[in-house]
Amino acid sequence: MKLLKDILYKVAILEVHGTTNVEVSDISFDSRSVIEGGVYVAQKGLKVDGHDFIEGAIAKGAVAIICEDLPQEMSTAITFVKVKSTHEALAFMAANFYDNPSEDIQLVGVTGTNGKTTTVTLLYNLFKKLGYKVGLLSTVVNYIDEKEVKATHTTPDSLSVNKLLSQMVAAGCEYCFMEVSSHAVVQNRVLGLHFKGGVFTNISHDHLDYHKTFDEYIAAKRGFFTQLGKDSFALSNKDDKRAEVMLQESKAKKNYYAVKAAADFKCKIMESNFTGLLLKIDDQEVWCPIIGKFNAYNLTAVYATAILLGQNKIEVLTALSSLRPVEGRFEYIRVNDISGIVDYAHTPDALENVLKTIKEIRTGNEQVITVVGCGGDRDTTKRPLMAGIAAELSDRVILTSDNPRTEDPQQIIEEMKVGLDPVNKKKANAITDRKEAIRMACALAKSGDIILVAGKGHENYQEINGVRNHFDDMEILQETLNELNA
Ligand SMILES: CC(=O)N[C@H]1[C@@H](OP(=O)(O)OP(=O)(O)OC[C@H]2O[C@@H](n3ccc(=O)[nH]c3=O)[C@H](O)[C@@H]2O)O[C@H](CO)[C@@H](O)[C@@H]1O[C@H](C)C(=O)N[C@@H](C)C(=O)N[C@H](CCC(=O)O)C(=O)O
Ligand SMILES: Nc1ncnc2c1ncn2[C@@H]1O[C@H](COP(=O)(O)OP(=O)(O)OP(=O)(O)O)[C@@H](O)[C@H]1O
Ligand SMILES: N[C@H](CCC[C@H](N)C(=O)O)C(=O)O
Ligand SMILES: [Mg+2]
Repeated sequence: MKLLKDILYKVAILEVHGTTNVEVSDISFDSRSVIEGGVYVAQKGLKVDGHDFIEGAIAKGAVAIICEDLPQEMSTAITFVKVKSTHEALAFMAANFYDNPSEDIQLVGVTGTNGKTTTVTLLYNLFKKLGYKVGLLSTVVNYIDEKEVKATHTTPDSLSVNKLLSQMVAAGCEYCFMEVSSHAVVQNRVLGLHFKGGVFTNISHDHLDYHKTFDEYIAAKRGFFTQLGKDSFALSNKDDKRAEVMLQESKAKKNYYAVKAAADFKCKIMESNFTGLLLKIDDQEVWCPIIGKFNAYNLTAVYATAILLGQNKIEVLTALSSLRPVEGRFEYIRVNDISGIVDYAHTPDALENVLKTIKEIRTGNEQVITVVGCGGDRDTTKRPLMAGIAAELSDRVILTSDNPRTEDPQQIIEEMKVGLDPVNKKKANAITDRKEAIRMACALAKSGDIILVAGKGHENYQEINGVRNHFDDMEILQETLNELNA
């Protein structure tokens, strides 16, 4: 048990009503999960205002309420603390409650529009191969050493992050690699954490539903590097236009990696094909069974991070050559001379990279057939862009549903179609049912052709109106190609 006054350390307090000398059993920012003796932190959200649930939290046994607006009537039996920001307060309280676990583990955060999951997962696997106990926080899954914990967000809320980090410390993990999303920076999910390093992959069009402008999105990502201290390193992709802007306000030691520009960590792509990449990193050739030129960036970022964390160059390069691809990222199968690729490309930039990669590494003039959709309740401006890119860089494109969530899938497809010029329109079909769309792509494919199913990668569900039904792109692709081959 901890005292409220101790977990409020570093919180910008405006007013206190009652005593902070009270023991607290738990912290919660959801009134529904408050337990007897717990503290409820009321947050103003995008959908509802947590202040409206203070009564409910008290009824469940809260002994203290942390809020931005004090209620009209305050029971004298419990403590009310008015703070400047409850999102900020939660982050500091969580760190204090779990004994600042980020101080006891080498924590590295990776941010950027694309490549975060790939980079942190490769780092997790690499450090395990180097003999360490490691933690992972990613879009796909969280790991406390070998123990799997379901991931609900790319970056969990500050309470969950600190809890997971404390479990990693208790399990003896020496390193943790985590994704830092732009939402997480804005919502203070990583505030107060001690990062040993921060990595920037790239920035392009995404999440403009949330951040409104591209400048605001850049500022959100930059905020992560501004948070890093003098004892940390920052590693940025020199080939990205925003490489330096990202680190502008950072006190961390700055390092750059690149494939094109001159940089501290330099990679040259010697060969790229459907079995992997032959790279020259720091003048050493290394073969990696991971497909796609964009992965040369991820692999170089992984290498540089390992070196900046003090690892041995040759040991790192050796381990790098035995890393497996990440689930749902350029996953490749071949059935009866037809190639199938499942990739999580759900942004215009990622889709363009994947399609360009496919065109670069195909051996002849095989047709590329792309199946793609866009998620509902997400950035609508990427819809026409993604359809345009898919059609421009494919021979045939089938527009379909992704996760429609609460939107009408047909309407999403209509918004995608706006991005097709008259030539591209001729290459496009629309089939709302994603399974049927994949089946049609398979039926159209002739020997040698390449089918790309983009947007859902590792996801094993399709979300329609709040219900997640089992859905697996690779399962359907494999099944259909096998059927046609039988
Ligand atoms: C847009 C967004 O980021 N929303 C996040 C935000 O929700 P919100 O502000 O809308 O919260 P709200 O529903 O209005 O509720 C306000 C407050 O009232 C509380 N409440 C609510 C109801 C109740 O009965 N009692 C109660 O106490 C809630 O717990 C909350 O504290 O705060 C919640 C709690 O931390 C998050 O779960 C939620 O993520 C939603 C589910 C989400 O979909 N987020 C996505 C967009 C996201 O975060 N994505 C990023 C990046 C993805 C990537 O590119 O990889 C990620 O990191 O995953
Ligand atoms: N370094 C990169 N540059 C450009 N595109 C990339 C890069 N790495 C991966 N991609 C593409 O982006 C897709 C998503 O990759 P990944 O899951 O690693 O990114 P992410 O940043 O974690 O995405 P999310 O924000 O959804 O969590 C991949 O399937 C691939 O198409
Ligand atoms: N982390 C991203 C993933 C998008 C994946 C795509 N399949 C979709 O559902 O839109 C998001 O939540 O915006
Ligand atoms: Mg991710």
